[in-house]
Amino acid sequence: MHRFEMDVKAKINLTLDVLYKRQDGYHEVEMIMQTISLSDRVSIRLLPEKEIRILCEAPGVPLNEENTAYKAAKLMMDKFNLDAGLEIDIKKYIPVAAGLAGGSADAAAVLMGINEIFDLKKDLGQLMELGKIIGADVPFSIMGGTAVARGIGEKLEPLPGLKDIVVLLVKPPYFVSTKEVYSRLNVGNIKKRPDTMGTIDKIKRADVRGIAEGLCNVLEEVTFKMHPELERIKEAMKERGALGSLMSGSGPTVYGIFESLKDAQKAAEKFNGNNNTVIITELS
Ligand SMILES: C[C@@](CO)(OP(=O)(O)O)[C@H](O)COP(=O)(O)OP(=O)(O)OC[C@H]1O[C@@H](n2ccc(N)nc2=O)[C@H](O)[C@@H]1O
Ligand SMILES: Nc1ncnc2c1ncn2[C@@H]1O[C@H](COP(=O)(O)OP(=O)(O)O)[C@@H](O)[C@H]1O
Repeated sequence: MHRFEMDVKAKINLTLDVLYKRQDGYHEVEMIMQTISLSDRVSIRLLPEKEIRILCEAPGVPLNEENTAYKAAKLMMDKFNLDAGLEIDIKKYIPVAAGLAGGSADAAAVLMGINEIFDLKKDLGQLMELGKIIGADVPFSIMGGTAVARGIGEKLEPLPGLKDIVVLLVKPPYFVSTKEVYSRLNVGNIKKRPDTMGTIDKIKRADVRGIAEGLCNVLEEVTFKMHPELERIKEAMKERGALGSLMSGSGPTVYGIFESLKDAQKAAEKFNGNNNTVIITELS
């Protein structure tokens, strides 16, 4: 096989709790992750000369060794002594630095793609182990679906999948650095934590209203302080009929869960303008 192409999904966090700061500087988390239909398209083709070439037109995405797709390719080539050149073309639809794990998704696609192109026969568990070296969210991007993530985000326990539930995403026109948000969090002074076990129970019962009511992310108080209008977006989602609303990951994307596509479309009108990126998608 000389070419590989895949659509790789973004995620949202249904809950996000931070338990403590670890010796290595990372934070021990407990969060419920969920893939959504919104995807990047990643294409890989072989080149005659040994090099890694990244093509991507989206602003804010590095084209050098800082790109998560580059890191994934380099890791695979070094680990499995692959003597080849690769061109990786990333069509970005997932907003960048948005709390939706777009960079992790691209890395996941490259790990899976190189596994296919070179017929390495590594299973998903082995690819997830490698993914962790690139970033905390990469193992989940490989696995997808609905899952509880612990450790730094890499210890995953799958849950029954939630599907076809409509989600409205609103991303204001600025980037948020995950590293900065974690570094500003005071773990000893978190005001409201999610009921993770309660939400797991509701997921097992497919209780969408209960899940929407239990949405909670401890990083909101950090990012909301940096960008107070995010809290207003969250409130406006609920006023506009969302069953529940939350910031995803470290932000700044705020999402709402809606009962129907029509409800989401009606609410979306409110957020157009202000240079917001507004996307209707679904749990997947
Ligand atoms: C907050 C979350 C929630 O899903 O998502 P995003 O907002 O990035 O989408 C994740 O925990 C982000 O995962 P990811 O973005 O893959 O993190 P990494 O690249 O590994 O780490 C970026 C930086 O965040 C901090 N970090 C990350 C994960 C973690 N459990 N503790 C941390 O303290 C570290 O300072 C690290 O240097
Ligand atoms: N393939 C990629 N896609 C998006 N961002 C990337 C990629 N590679 C590296 N980056 C860098 O990673 C940062 C975080 O991006 P992203 O993964 O989209 O957000 P988040 O960590 O909030 O989920 C960006 O600011 C960008 O500089």
